[in-house]
Amino acid sequence: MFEYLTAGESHGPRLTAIIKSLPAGLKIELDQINEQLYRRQQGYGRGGRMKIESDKVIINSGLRHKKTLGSPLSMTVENKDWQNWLEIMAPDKERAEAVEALTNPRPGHADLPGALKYNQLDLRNILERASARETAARTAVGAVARQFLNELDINIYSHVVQVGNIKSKTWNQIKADSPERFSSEAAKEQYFAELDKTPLRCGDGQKTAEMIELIDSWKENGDSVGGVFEIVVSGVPVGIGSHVHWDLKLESRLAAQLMGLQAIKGVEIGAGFKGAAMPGSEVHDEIYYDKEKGFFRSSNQAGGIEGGMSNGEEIVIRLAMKPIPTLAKALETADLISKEKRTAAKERSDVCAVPAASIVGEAVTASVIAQSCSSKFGGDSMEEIRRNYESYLEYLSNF
Ligand SMILES: Cc1cc2nc3c(=O)[nH]c(=O)nc-3n(C[C@H](O)[C@H](O)[C@H](O)COP(=O)(O)O)c2cc1C
Ligand SMILES: C=C(O[C@@H]1CC(C(=O)O)=C[C@@H](OP(=O)(O)O)[C@H]1O)C(=O)O
Repeated sequence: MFEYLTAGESHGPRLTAIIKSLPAGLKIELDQINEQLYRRQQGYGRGGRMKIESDKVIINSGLRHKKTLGSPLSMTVENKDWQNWLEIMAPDKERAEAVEALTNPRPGHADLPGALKYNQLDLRNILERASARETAARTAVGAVARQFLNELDINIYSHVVQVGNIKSKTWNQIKADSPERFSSEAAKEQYFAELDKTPLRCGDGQKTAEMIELIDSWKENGDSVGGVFEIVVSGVPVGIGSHVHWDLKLESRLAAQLMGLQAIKGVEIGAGFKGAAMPGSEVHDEIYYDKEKGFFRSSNQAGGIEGGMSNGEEIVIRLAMKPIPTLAKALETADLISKEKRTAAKERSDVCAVPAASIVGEAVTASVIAQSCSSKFGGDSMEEIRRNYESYLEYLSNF
């Protein structure tokens, strides 16, 4: 369940997402999908396209009276920009004389490998689908998964912890500063909700000012900016995912699907690369037992996953986003046809999209956790899943 497909080109008529199967009886609020689509469009450093689009979901199948039917849920998001690309992107007309081919591939984009692989002489035939416009469809899918996870009291948050070379505190560091502050879910929810009102989704005002300065000055030089964001999943019960096969491991599923997000070049779970330099005694989270809480840890270097399974602590994932490939100060390239030296294509572009990527990261994470939860709790209807979920929690509390 929660397996899905997306389709659509960046400047075509619309994006489509189909979630192949869902439990029946899951309540879906369209407003909540639209809220996630809105969040994805925000953030300092985005380009002109976001002024054109105002993404809204249309449900085409699988939902009746706000409840899923268990049948494929099909959704579309219109590309408003399509109206400006009718000739260039026409699906049903021969190519017009006026439609010029793009032949100067951008280093860092899909242009060149895609053109060679698919035997294309116009880079647009590659970049249209490679474009991160597609992430609007994945955000809609994730917004459905999130509504399912909310039924199981699972929440997904994110924040930006690095823009260019400016770093702010990670979630573990923020919590270590004031351990009592985030003891309730409501406090976490409020902290992360406030970030949506900030320009870069970073909780440190001083660092945000420095990050904005960096984006402005790199932009002025015709350059682009990458960064790092963190995803925090709370409320996942112990035992989601499995150690028995590599492809069932929760971290392998998260890493694969999150690396499938445009421009993501690194993924860490918990202490990640830092942990490699530390002694085991400082990395592994000691195990305690309390009658109320059951088994628990006083630290979370594992990032909530051991042996491919959730261990009941928060799941903490960090993702590195490379700088945007389209540069105003275009890099050198070689023409696809003449093979002569050229400068790379300069399409209108984002300069920094780390905050937007963090929202898509939440959505992709929601889909993965929903896939793994529905396989753990089974069932064709929400009632059945809820029964299985509650009886599992009861079993754990009596263990
Ligand atoms: C939210 C988001 C917005 C992006 N915006 C742009 C953009 O405006 N211009 C650009 O060249 N690349 C942009 N990218 C990155 C490219 O889509 C990506 O680098 C390209 O598809 C090549 O794939 P790869 O980086 O995963 O190898 C964006 C990525 C994301 C996640
Ligand atoms: C459209 C979106 O992102 C786009 C991702 C993108 C790329 O090459 O990945 C290039 C830009 O598209 P355009 O060339 O139309 O300005 C971004 O705006 C979006 O996020 O909705």
